Amino acid sequence: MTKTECSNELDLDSLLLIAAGHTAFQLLWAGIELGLYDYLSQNPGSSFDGIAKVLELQPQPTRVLLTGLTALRIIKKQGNQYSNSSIAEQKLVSDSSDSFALVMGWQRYIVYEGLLDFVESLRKNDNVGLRRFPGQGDRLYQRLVNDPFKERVFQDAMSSLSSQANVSLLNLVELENIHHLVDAGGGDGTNGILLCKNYPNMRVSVFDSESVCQIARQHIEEQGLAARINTWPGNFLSDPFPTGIDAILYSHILTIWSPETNIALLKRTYAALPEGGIVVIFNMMGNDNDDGPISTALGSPYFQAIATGDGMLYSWSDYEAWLKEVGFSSTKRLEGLPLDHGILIGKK
Ligand SMILES: Nc1ncnc2c1ncn2[C@@H]1O[C@H](CSCC[C@H]([NH3+])C(=O)O)[C@@H](O)[C@H]1O
Repeated sequence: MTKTECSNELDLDSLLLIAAGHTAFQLLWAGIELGLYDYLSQNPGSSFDGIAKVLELQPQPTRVLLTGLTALRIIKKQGNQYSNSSIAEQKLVSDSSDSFALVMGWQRYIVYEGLLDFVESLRKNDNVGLRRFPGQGDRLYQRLVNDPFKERVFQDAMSSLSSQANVSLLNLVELENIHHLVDAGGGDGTNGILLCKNYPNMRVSVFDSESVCQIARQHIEEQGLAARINTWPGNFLSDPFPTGIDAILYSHILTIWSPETNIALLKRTYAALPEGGIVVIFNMMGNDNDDGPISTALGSPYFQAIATGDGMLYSWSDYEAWLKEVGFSSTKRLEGLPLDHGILIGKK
């Protein structure tokens, strides 16, 4: 065994942390929901009694919470004073610019419960965890329509995830001369709004379900961009794309479906674009040799067990192979974006 392989060996503490990952997550989440990190951000060095009072918890539950979070190193205890760790300050305080708090809401209200059915989902090759979301349809997105709270949690999380990496969409020469871009599965309009603000010649159509388009329209109007961004309610797997377009963006979309569905969708994409038109794929990218990164490896079970039962966080080379198969003449990778994101551009 080489030295590098040795240092990659899992140690007992890491194994224990994984084994009690559900408990570690609930401790982390409790700190968000109870407002602990926000409070410690404003009041570093708080006392035990002060925290218990603000969180409205009895002493023993306060002790369980603070001991757990201290042992996890999410907060720090110095003498009898508690403060956020620097990573908690950056990622768990709700108004920090790159806070994970909203993404953790998605973990709490959507992923956590559905993953109880993970093993059965693997065995059946299906999203068995969807049974925990009432309603019709075999995809999570259809069921969220029945639950405005969870639909909002989901959209807020996606918007927050996009916002942490989408600045990289702002320096693409390929987008400079685009006149009409379709943001397929554009969600609440976060990416469309950012793109329009940055590329003055661009118009955007947000192509999503009617209920999500309603959320997008509200954001677009708030930003005063209704003249340049419209919504195109429908199903991009079967309904036509708008005409006169020259780019289609898939942001956090091609992870949802099976390779077969993605290839069929990319064929429709190719047909909808003019010669010279581009497709832009933006999401977390798995390593080509299926050994990580940890973010994609931990993201895939959600697609298998909950969202659709046939998606995952694919590798760069998967997307490249599909683009080639459907006829895109060239592809370009932009690697190294925040949160293991990448951008892949295919040109017709
Ligand atoms: N078949 C479909 N047709 C239209 N929209 C869809 C379809 N399947 C999933 N979606 C939408 O795809 C989005 C996935 S979440 C990604 C949102 C956004 N692009 C972002 O990156 O922040 C959700 O808003 C779903 O409603």
